[in-house]
Amino acid sequence: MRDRRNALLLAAALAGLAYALFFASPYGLRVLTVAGVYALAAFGFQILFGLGGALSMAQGAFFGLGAYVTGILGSRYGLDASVTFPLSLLAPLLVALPVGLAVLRLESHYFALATLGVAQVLHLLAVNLPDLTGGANGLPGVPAFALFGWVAPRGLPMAALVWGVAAVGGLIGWRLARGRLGRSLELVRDDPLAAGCLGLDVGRLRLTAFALSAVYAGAAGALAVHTQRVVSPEVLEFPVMVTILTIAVVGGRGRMVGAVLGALLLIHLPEWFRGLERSYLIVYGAALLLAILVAPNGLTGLLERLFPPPPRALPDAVEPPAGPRATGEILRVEDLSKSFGGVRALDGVSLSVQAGAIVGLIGPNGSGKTTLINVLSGLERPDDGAVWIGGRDRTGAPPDQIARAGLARSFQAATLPNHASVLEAVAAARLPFDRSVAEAEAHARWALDRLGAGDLALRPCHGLPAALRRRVELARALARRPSVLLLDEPAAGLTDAEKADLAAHLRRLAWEGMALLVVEHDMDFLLPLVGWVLCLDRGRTLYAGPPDGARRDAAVIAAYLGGPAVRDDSDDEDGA
Ligand SMILES: Nc1ncnc2c1ncn2[C@@H]1O[C@H](COP(=O)(O)OP(=O)(O)OP(=O)(O)O)[C@@H](O)[C@H]1O
Repeated sequence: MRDRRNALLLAAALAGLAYALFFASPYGLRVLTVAGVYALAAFGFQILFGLGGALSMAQGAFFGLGAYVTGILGSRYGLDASVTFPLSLLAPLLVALPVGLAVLRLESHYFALATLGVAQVLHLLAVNLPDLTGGANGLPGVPAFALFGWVAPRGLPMAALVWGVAAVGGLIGWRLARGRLGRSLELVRDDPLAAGCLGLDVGRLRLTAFALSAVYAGAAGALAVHTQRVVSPEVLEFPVMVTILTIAVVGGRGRMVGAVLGALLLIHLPEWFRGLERSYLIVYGAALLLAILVAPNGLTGLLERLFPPPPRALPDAVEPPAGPRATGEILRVEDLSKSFGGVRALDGVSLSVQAGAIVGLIGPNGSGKTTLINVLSGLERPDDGAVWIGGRDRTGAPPDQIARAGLARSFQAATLPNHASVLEAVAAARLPFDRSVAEAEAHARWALDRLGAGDLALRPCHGLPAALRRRVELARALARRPSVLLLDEPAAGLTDAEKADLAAHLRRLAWEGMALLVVEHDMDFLLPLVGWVLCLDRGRTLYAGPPDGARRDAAVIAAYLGGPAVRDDSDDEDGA
């Protein structure tokens, strides 16, 4: 047994089995069956909301749709589960795909409202198409679950069937959550911009999660109808959605075990308090509040706090495959312009960066440096001009395509996922390229070792000092073996020794053939490091040339350097 937590969960599962086999009344078995149905619906919601962070209000609607498909085909046409069950999964999927394409780009609260609209539309259809759905009264007489002649009557057979399907669904969800999909979704949830810049196709990932959640909900809805033997608009109403959401939060966001624990607790709680009659809802609400206060990270979070998992072993470092060795011009920017309303952030900027070169990008605050980096990395679309990476025109391409074309970037404020370990944060950068999380982590270990940060691997990103955060960000970029690396103020907040260390690492990367574009205000750090400087002022090129020239250029001094602020031996000769 790997740890005490797993032993506890296994003991609880065996106790549940013994309860179902020997002690549960027929009514108790029915409640247990409903808990299994909700656990199944919550698995999908854990993937979409728990891991992907998308607060969908359509999970209840997909549950209801699955229920209606089984209810209509079973009660009206007498079809068995070999037809009704797959169709109950397919129908929500077919609705989720176009809806997801339309609404997944919306910001979180608009997304929640839009998905709530799906539930409203389906509810209206269920009530207003009585010939098909039975209208407000619904359809009674839904048959028991039957498959090729085998029938699962209510009681132990139905409970076993539901929990069997839930076990398979939970196992699939657990594998997905621990694999590349789960890790990628967490990255999308924590920072979609950074996820895109690491090469993840954010839109496709969200759509996959939305589609999966719909399939889980459809399966749960179908089994719910076989349990209740009746389908009515109630299955499309808000309480179903709220129950699924509460199960996910109380159980522990993103955790399949959490969905099971949450469903068992939330579905049984009203039964335990039923004797309290009128004060039942007050006690139920208070119990929920207490659960959230005692276990803010859900029941699984509480279990982890009480029984911390044993420290994990570090993977062996494996060097990631390098791209074709780049030579010549890696990055070319032609006449780039970008305006925000009336502000001309970039105005006809051109630039060329060769393999093995380090170019400095300087300029006063608001001169357009970050905008240039954002346009190069695909976060902003230019109004005019062109961006060539590795000899191909990538103007206006989305961030994930640009990342996969070999461009990596860092952000001014290092964007590391706080809940993850350093190894996991760096491995995230390999997810679009590697076949498994294990492979990504082995490559991440290599990148950390190369920057002398291997001993940080198991530390949480949360609470890392600024210098170490920047080191981890650099490891993230390096793990992908990019041909061009854009760094936005990498020396901010570092001590002199840390800056010297960073400069040495950057020189080595350039020496190996990487092209680097470095935005930095610290001239003592930047100018000795770079071979070429581009100075912007109000979006225009003020100076482009060697660093020594920048120190002497009257326009650069006037707009940015401001006289003797920069130490330079040649200052005396030139009187600059
Ligand atoms: N998303 C945006 N919407 C509106 N204006 C913007 C946006 N992004 C940048 N700007 C404006 O564009 C101009 C250039 O900003 P940018 O952040 O690129 O400058 P910067 O040189 O990186 O500044 P700093 O050194 O302070 O980071 C500024 O006037 C800024 O206010």
